[in-house]
Amino acid sequence: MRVGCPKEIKTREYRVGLTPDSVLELTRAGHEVMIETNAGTAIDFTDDEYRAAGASIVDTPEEIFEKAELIVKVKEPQLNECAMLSEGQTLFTYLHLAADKPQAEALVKSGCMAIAYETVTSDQGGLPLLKPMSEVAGRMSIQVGANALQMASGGRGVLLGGVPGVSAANVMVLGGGVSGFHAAQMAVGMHADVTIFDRSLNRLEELDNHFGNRVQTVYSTAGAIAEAVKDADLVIGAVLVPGGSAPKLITKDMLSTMKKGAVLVDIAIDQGGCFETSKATTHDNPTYEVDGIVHYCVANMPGAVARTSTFALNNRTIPHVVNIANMGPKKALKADRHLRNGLNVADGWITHEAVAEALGMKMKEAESFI
Ligand SMILES: NC(=O)C1=CN([C@@H]2O[C@H](COP(=O)(O)OP(=O)(O)OC[C@H]3O[C@@H](n4cnc5c(N)ncnc54)[C@H](O)[C@@H]3O)[C@@H](O)[C@H]2O)C=CC1
Ligand SMILES: CC(=O)C(=O)O
Ligand SMILES: [Mg+2]
Repeated sequence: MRVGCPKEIKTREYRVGLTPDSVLELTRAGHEVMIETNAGTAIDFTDDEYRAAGASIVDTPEEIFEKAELIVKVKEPQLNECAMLSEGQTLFTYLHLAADKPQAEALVKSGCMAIAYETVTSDQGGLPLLKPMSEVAGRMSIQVGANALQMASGGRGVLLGGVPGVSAANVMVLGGGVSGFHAAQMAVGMHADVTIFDRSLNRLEELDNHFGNRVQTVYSTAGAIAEAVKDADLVIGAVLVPGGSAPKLITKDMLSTMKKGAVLVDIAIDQGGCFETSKATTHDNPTYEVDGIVHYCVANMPGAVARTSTFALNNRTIPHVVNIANMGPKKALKADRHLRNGLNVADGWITHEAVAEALGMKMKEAESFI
């Protein structure tokens, strides 16, 4: 199969859909791979490395969209990219269609098959192709939080681990799922005092078994959070109610009860944020202050560590990419119901129930296209 990977064009998006190692997996299986020139240059994947893995380097995205049967990307296609897609092509990338009707309509119009990373499932539960980015964001949340606690960032001048003779910082993690778990791991590693709040007692039990006495676990109620936030130096917002907007766990009124210069990091900002005073920020200007409390609310945290994120994403996506290339998209979708859950658009129709519902668009079952 002819597989193509264009350079990402979203602002400050430096990740790339295929690493040179992923290209090698495909070329060894007998597939032809086209990479747009400089697709990975920003994260030190040179065109020569891609050539060495067997790819051909092409000058323009137009050439890839014209010739490739399978297009592998990271971010949702921008409207000019949607316009280049056509019937008979398969797109494999993050789509996040529920919040983006113009893109959904453009993909429907193109006639392509679009498989969304974020709705592919697994036997183990959860969303395996979304997971690596939650891992990255969770781990990053502690380093950006530590930085925001420094004086120059407007923070209260507290070192997460303290030093012998001086107490460690008090870190609250709201939500102990994928990103919350990874945040707690980093905070524990830096010797902070860590408390994880969750509404799932099963999850709290797992966390308690894993961390032992290195973290406290607390059942998440409004009262417990209001009390604990008074002592917090750093609060990580890592909750998710699947399909819904994030619950506002820290209200504006509560900020006045907090210590001046404490820091809130809202990972859940892509679902609307879990602090009432959160508004999405960018890597160029990541923090702002409300009532003396520093807020960090970057909606695409993994983009800051694009090299790590690209490897983490490819580790999860490449088995599917190779299967789609080996079997053809229809057979691959037929053989794997988890990949089939990823199908969002086919042949001019929305094929995912939740997406259709969120957009108020008509749908046809994925099964009818394979
Ligand atoms: N800002 C960014 O760059 C990124 C943001 N995210 C976002 O981070 C959020 C979290 O994602 P994951 O960790 O993968 O989710 P997850 O589903 O693994 O974990 C969420 C946890 O929140 C818990 N929860 C739900 N309601 C709660 C409440 N009221 N109080 C306490 N806990 C509660 C759930 O029981 C669950 O354990 C999502 O919105 C995701 O889209 C993910 C990656 C990057
Ligand atoms: C999950 C997602 O959309 C991202 O990492 O950009
Ligand atoms: Mg190099």
